Amino acid sequence: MPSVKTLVQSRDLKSLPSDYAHFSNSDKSTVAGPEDSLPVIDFSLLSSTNPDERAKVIEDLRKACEEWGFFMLVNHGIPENLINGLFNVCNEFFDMAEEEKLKFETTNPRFPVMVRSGSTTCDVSNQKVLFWRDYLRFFVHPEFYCPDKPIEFSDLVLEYSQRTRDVNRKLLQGISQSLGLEEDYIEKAMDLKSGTQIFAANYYPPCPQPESAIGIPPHTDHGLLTFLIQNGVGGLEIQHKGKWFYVNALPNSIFINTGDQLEILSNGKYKSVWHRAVVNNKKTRISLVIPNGPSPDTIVSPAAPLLRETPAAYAPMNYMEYVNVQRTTRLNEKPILDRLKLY
Ligand SMILES: O=C(O)CCC(=O)C(=O)O
Ligand SMILES: [Fe+2]
Repeated sequence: MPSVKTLVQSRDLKSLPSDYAHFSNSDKSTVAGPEDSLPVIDFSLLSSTNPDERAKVIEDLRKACEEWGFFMLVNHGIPENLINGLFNVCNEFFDMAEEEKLKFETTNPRFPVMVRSGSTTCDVSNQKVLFWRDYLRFFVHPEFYCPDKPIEFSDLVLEYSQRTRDVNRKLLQGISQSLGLEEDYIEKAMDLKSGTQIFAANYYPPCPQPESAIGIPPHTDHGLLTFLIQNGVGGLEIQHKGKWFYVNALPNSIFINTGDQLEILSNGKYKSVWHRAVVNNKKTRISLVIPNGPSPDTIVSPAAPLLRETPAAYAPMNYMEYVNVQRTTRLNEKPILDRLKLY
């Protein structure tokens, strides 16, 4: 199947090919107003030696996870030139000849490096619908993979993955404390030393009828925390209190959202957030996404110390099994997370 990029370049597209016309994408989004301002977390405060500052940022994390499942991280210390380098190299990757990229094309999710375009799914009436995006995805931890071209790719991704893993560990320490758990509870219970980390690049070319297409339909992420940066072009929307919010990035911020394993571990206190990617008719959007999860073999269950007064709300499940079931679940089927709910 040609990539969406090729489709856009090869024809003077005036209207959306019917395969890409999505089911009711009509529920419009809102831009968050002052009464619903998006949570911002200052990462540097997590290293503060001032106990009041630390207590405040932990309380901010609790509120962000409990009320939104989403926040913008500022002062995270990841250099801007590393981030710019990553966007450049990803652009170069998507600019490579179709045959080069096709070397990585596979539908096997266990394949360590995978390129796909217009991923297929099913809508409620069982029609195939394609997403308006090309993507590249590979595992970077516990084992590191990366396409061998462009040549700078692997150094940049290696550095970014190490740095985001450090930030992820520190955030999860704060989140542990915000749940009333020991600071290192989550990293131990989720075996973060061998934690799963994926690098994904989503490439959304300009779309002739953006309101009828979808970049990625509504979903929750399977892991603990997902990190997302974008090339200055918006498109991420998150669900909050039943409404869709289009999120505008603060300069040099990273979007962080909570995933299903954090919902299970927190026994439902921190729900994984529903989100989607919309497309536009002007500019190519690239989002670089790092989902961080437990180690592949971890059996994830609600944290024991949280079950003193409340019964477990989720059945335990092996993380990789969870990922595989989620990947093969159709849009019109009950999500795997719901199937694990005990009441
Ligand atoms: O590109 C985006 O804004 C959303 C990407 C996303 O949700 C994902 O890759 O899981
Ligand atoms: Fe996602």
